[in-house]
Amino acid sequence: MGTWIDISQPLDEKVAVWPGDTPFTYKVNWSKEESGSVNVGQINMSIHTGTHIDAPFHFDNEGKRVIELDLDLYIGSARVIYLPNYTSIGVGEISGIDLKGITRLLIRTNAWKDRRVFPQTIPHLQPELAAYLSELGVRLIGLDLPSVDPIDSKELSAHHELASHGIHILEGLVLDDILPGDYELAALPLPLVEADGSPVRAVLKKY
Ligand SMILES: Nc1ccccc1C(=O)C[C@H](N)C(=O)O
Ligand SMILES: [Zn+2]
Ligand SMILES: [Zn+2]
Repeated sequence: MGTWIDISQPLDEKVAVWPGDTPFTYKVNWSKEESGSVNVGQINMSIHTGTHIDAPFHFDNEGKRVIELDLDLYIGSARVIYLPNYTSIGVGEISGIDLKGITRLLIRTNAWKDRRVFPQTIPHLQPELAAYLSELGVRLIGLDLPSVDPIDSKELSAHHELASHGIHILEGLVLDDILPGDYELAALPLPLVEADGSPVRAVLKKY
């Protein structure tokens, strides 16, 4: 086994934010000079910034909140596949790849070139991929993109189809240097009781 590779976006003011959503800020809210002992920081951000997971509550009022999600989704073996140059990814694009026994699937598209700028268009997942992947046993799908649906989508068909097939979503990965293959993944959400998603520190280790 190799060493852990960070596949998360750094969180600072330069991180790209969904258009119109809350900018990322960090500040020392109580300085060492003021408190007499410690610097105490404060962050303000949209949950859907950088590398994060979506809880079903993000797109379904009745859906699970972060605290209810199964931790096994976010730790364990994962297969990375490379699918560059597609405008959308469906069964046709993926069916040539052997995914037998895969629980966690990470798709490197390389389509989000400059991560400091929010992309105007991205390759999206075709909703019918959800049934196909769940049949294979996939329970987590991760991408190097800010969404699994088109940026301007209001229906969020891929989000809904994935959720209804028991597949959870990990977005905003950094897979630039990751070769296709099998890895150990850890991308745990924070124990946010009510939240619709969570930032994660996503890491991979080559088997
Ligand atoms: N942050 C937002 C602000 C406004 C509207 C949508 C969003 C999203 O993040 C939705 C997206 N489909 C997502 O992948 O989670
Ligand atoms: Zn999201
Ligand atoms: Zn999403």
